[in-house]
Amino acid sequence: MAAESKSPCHHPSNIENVDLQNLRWVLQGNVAVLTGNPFDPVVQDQYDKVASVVDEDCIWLGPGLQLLLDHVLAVSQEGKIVWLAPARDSQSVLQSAQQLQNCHFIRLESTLEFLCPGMIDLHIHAPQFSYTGTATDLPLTGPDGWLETYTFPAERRLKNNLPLARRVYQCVVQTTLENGTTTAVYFGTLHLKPNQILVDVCLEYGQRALVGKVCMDRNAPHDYVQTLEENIEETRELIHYIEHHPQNSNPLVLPLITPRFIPTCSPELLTALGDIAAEHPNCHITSHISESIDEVAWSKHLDEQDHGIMDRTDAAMFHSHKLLTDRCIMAHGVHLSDADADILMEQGTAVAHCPLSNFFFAGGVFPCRRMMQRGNKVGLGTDVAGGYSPSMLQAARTTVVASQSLQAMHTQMEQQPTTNDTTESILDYRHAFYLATLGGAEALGLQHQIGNLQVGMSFDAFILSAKGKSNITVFPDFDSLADVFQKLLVLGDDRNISHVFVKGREVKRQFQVTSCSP
Ligand SMILES: Nc1nc2[nH]cnc2c(=O)[nH]1
Ligand SMILES: [Zn+2]
Repeated sequence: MAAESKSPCHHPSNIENVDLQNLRWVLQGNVAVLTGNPFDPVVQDQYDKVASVVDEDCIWLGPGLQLLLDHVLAVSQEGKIVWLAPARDSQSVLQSAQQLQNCHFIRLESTLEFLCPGMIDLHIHAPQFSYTGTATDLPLTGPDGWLETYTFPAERRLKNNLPLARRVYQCVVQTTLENGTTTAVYFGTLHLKPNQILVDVCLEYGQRALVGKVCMDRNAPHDYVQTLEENIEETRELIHYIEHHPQNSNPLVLPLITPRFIPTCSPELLTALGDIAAEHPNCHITSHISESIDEVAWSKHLDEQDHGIMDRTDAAMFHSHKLLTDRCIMAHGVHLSDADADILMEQGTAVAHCPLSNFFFAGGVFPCRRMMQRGNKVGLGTDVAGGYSPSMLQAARTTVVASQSLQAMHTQMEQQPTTNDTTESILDYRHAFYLATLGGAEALGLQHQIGNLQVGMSFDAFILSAKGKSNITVFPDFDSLADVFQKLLVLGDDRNISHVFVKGREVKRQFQVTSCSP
């Protein structure tokens, strides 16, 4: 028997396919789900057709985003979503939940809580968590810049202090989990051992992650640099460590090839990393691309010295080393040209938009909406510690602020906005929610597994709640459900994230540590 719906709000669940004796979680309440990229014409067309149809089971918030009302979602012991349907069609699932000993039932408050897909941080530097909230005063590069002054010393000191590495990594993993980040793309440090600890901590705490050994063989301090051979060997060793880790058989942690950025990698190192990527076609790649005015100029200067080539962009250089693939996520991209964006699109490479750190380093604003509209893959990153906040809700709302400031810049310069209707060039909280969830999953090529709540996907999720003490005040006499959801996304913080799940495991409220003392 299938639970039929009047509108294509959700795929019907088939009860015959559900093993009712094998449930781990059953949740009842409102569920935020995505139907796709809000700029996909098919998704927009679907919205135009069905959004105005009266349906007691769902509210459309915009193209690609809907709230399923009073639904039941069930999760198997293995952590997969096996059922999602209106509560009135879910009696047998609800009964099983009551009868089973090791199945937990959670009833969400119908006017104040929402089950949401877990958020995906496409760009975060785990070792930099130790100084996040400081170091907001310097430009990125240069002898007295941010990297030399703050970053390299903070990363280097983990090499000979593995207990400190463990402590920093426990704190970053715990903090991001508490903020609803169920998947993180982590830059580690140069050296193998601390990176292995980061992998161990992600597995222990249950965060889905991609972990990369940062590669640098030039333009780095003499005591925080490796030879070409060391970079290659330790990259291979970390991939092997992740792929053969005894606790990682159905992998939660994936490997990552990680040239830091063009200026710190010789052409030989980039070639060798491209070769490793070709040997491991499933392995993801990440780096920084066209991030700031000074970085872009430095990359070009080095390329002229290395190859005598004038005016080649970061994208063209990465591409020449076979480092742009459909498993690649490039951070920032503020200064990408249209031709660069075309190369990324052709290769299936995604951009991790890091709006907060861009305000500090980039000297420009990433044209996020334009990139999405032209069909480039985009998701969001916190870029801790260039971005001071580890919260993906913060990254989402800064996306909106960045979009507004780009629009304001156009107006101030009396340029034509990108379309005739000025509001059309702005991203709002709904676009940002897509970018923080499904957009990130699509960027990683993992959209069939994570980034949404659908039968067959992994239960990576969080409960967004306006129940406790927080910055959010709900006025029940006039706030609609859509208003409450928007307040939570625009004003919410970790107090509004009551539960977090990764692969069906509850990962919030498990650890009591709130300070990072030894
Ligand atoms: N934001 C940022 N940009 C970089 N470019 C090279 N390294 C870094 C880094 O650690 N952070
Ligand atoms: Zn970064």
